Amino acid sequence: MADGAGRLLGVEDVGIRFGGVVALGGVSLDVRAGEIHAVIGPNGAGKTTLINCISGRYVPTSGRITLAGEDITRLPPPRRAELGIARTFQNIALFKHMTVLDNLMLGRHVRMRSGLLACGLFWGPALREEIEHRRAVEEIIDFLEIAHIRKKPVGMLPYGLQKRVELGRALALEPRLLLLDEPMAGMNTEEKEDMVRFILEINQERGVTCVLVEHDMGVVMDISDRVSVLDFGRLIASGSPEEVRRNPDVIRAYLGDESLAVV
Ligand SMILES: Nc1ncnc2c1ncn2[C@@H]1O[C@H](COP(=O)(O)OP(=O)(O)OP(=O)(O)O)[C@@H](O)[C@H]1O
Repeated sequence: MADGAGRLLGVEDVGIRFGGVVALGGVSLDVRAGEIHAVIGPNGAGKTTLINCISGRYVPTSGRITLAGEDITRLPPPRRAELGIARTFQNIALFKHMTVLDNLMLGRHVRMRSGLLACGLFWGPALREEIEHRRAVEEIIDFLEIAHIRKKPVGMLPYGLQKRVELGRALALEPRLLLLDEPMAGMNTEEKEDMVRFILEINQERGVTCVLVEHDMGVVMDISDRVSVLDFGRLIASGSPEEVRRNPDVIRAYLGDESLAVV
């Protein structure tokens, strides 16, 4: 669902500072329902801070954030998760000693009526609910092609697979808005190709709107519907990948940065 203008997420003049550092200085952008919207920019531009403001980890000092027209600026992260906002982290955030399956079940807790404890104890209606949630999680495991590692502790898995499990944990929430913070970071070419395929399927077949923060410009230009560019906490460009690639301000911001040269 979106607001009247087809907008799922609205970021309106959002600002946040840390001491003397202006991490975001009045950023506005729209994410339309159904799109993959990339947020790019040089290191320290404010991309992760923006994701943190959308997910509720940070509350901006000024401005407003809306989801399908509803003001969520001051809602705590669990409430935003209930509304369908899920995220992955730049540095993987999973319970490393727990299995893949259990991490995904935890990712589902906001969808559980009986609560994790009751589900685990198999009490009456909670049993039915437990079965339903397990089925949903198993479907995600199959989709992400991680059935062979479902009983493995996450900490034992190679980095690329841990990133995939983290994506699974976010999917378990059944999001309508998925915030992906550098999902390709540290991956080899084959792992990146898999991740791209999964993101495209999540977007196109599951209808999940995605905000993608990513340094791999080849991937960004290939899969994004629209791109917003941050530099020193300010939005300097927004448009189709082609428009952004040719924008003089973007070229200037990336001057000397190899990442845009590959595009
Ligand atoms: N919790 C915090 N405390 C203090 N400063 C912070 C905090 N979070 C972010 N910053 C600062 O805000 C600015 C933007 O950081 P942010 O991590 O959002 O950039 P980024 O675009 O995601 O960078 P990168 O591409 O390197 O991950 C930086 O100067 C950073 O040091």
